[in-house]
Amino acid sequence: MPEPRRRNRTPKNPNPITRRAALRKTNCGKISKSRNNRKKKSGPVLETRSFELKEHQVRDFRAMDEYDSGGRSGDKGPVAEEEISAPIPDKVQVGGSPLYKVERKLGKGGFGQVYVGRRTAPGPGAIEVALKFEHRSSKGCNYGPPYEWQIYNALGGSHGVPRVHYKGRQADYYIMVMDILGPSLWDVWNNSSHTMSIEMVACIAIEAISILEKMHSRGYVHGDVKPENFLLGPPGTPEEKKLFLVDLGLATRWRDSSTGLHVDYDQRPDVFRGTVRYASVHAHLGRTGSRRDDLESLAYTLIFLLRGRLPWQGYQGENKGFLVCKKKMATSPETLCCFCPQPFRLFVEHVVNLKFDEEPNYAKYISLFDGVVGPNPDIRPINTDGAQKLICQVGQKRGRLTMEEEDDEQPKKKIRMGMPATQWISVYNARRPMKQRYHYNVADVRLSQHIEKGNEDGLFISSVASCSNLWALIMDAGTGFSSQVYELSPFFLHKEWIMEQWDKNFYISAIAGANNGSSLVVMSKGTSFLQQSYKVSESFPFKWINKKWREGFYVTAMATAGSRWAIVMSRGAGFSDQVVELDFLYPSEGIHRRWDSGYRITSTAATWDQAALVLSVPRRKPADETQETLRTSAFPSTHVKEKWAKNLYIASICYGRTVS
Ligand SMILES: Nc1ncnc2c1ncn2[C@@H]1O[C@H](COP(=O)(O)OP(=O)(O)OP(=O)(O)O)[C@@H](O)[C@H]1O
Repeated sequence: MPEPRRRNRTPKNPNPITRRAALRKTNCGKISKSRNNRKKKSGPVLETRSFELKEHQVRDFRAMDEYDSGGRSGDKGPVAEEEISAPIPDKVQVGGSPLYKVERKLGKGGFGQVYVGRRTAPGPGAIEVALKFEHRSSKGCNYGPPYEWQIYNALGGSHGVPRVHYKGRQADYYIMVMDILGPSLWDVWNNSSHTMSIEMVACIAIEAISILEKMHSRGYVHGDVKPENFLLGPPGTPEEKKLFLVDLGLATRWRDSSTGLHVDYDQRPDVFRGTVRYASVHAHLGRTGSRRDDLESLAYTLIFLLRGRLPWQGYQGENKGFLVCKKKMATSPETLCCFCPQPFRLFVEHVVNLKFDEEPNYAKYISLFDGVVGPNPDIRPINTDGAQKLICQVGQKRGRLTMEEEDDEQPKKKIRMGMPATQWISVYNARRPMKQRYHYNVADVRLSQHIEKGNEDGLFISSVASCSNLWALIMDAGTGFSSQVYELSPFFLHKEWIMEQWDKNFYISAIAGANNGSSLVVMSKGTSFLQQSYKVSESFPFKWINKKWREGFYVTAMATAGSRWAIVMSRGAGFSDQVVELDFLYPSEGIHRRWDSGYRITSTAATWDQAALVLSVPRRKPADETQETLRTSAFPSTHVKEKWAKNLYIASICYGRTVS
């Protein structure tokens, strides 16, 4: 069966670009410059950035339950979907079109049904067309014309996109009259014993890259590249070897139409649009779609056609998306392409390492397949005219026809190695000189003596973490707390004790969880918090965080125990905005982009699989905005001392998934 996909064509705001554009206009933050971003070979990984202020951001609402110092909030059930039972009409005439008789069904997707339409009377234009019907109350319409229509208006008829001749509403259906095409690549693969020749797939690669280049050059990303959405021309016609890309219902703009600038980066881990099997890792993680995502999905499409299977097929159940994404991250390009010719591996390697706003080198990707396809384009199994044209254009533009000089490029840092690693992630903020102390490898029984000694010296606990069931403890003189209590408990988390302390006006100021399920919770007086809520969850609870943001809470502490997460959110946290970066490796690129937009890291936590960093905009701008992060395999004891010498103090620390 073809892979189903999940999407929402009629979100509250159907055009994500409009929302992003609006957001950009409200952001008053200045963009600060990167001061440092280097990776030492054997030493720690250091990243640093100055920080400036940014305004508030609008978010969606989703409900779940939680423990709250000031009460509970209710759940909202899902909205029931309407049954669609209206019959497809026998005849169609829309938007000034001739009258078409509706004949056999060509296909059906999650949103539309496609039929052959035959012109009933002689006249100009095509005799046979494809009619795409979408019921007015379907998910794609929301009682207005399908979002896809707008995209066909912009892209219809451009290279590799079928032309739309007419469109309009007839009774309960929105109907699009378009070029009729032939079988999809999925049909071809399915009808040829689930195999495809290397030359055929290489030709598909070449032509598909040129189709995506054209679509991207017009400012759009497709958003759902997969074998089912590539169609060949109608059999027996001159176009039967020509490739088309259909289904533009998930297309978005990567380039703002008014400013011409790349759309802003964002990550909303609860938003998934696309098809699980072929989606890019970034799409799984809810990152704003950009050109790299189409190319990553194309890479998976090609490997599927070639090998007949992708390593992440077969997962089922509620956390299928999580497991598939984890497997994608853990599969190196070598493993994915182990039975494929080298050009396919190189293509995968290139595209999975693209940055959010990086311009893909389409011509170079096409040239990778030169050696696999026959030299004579006329006898290739797929028409590669579009790719030939692109190569010529690029060659002329650069005053040369070969791409060889490109090989002089600096080798790119490969981030998707498929090699998991766990490390300490420590975050340092510039502060006025103060006393800070750290303890690590602290066994349960020795915890109290360190804390008592620290308290005697006028220090309170500011951060806690755990590695191999041993605690790390940061104490300092600059917390502003007036008193503090803590509990080491075998539970993650110990609800009754926390509620007791809430009653005494203590608020959670730091938490850590150990792999054995125990937790260390620190609660303090003298915080700015007005109300607090926490949630323990089997997966990162972004939906809950999102809901609490809407209620004025911000994440103020996070921890993990094994694969479980605990998130603490507080009212009165002193932030004006907050975002989350979640990844299966240390989300370096996301953090840099957030730093550039004025956020700084305020909480960290990581499981064996994922690292989460919460970044916030403080209401009061600190005097020195420098923030640095370190990733080290051992506790960063010597590094901390070096930081102190520069008046940089640990603000947050955790141990878990990064990448070596
Ligand atoms: N122009 C066309 N000519 C011939 N067949 C077509 C054409 N457009 C679509 N089809 C067939 O109809 C199927 C459904 O079309 P399409 O993917 O556009 O619908 P959808 O409801 O948007 O699908 P999805 O569930 O993937 O969003 C396609 O997979 C294809 O087999």
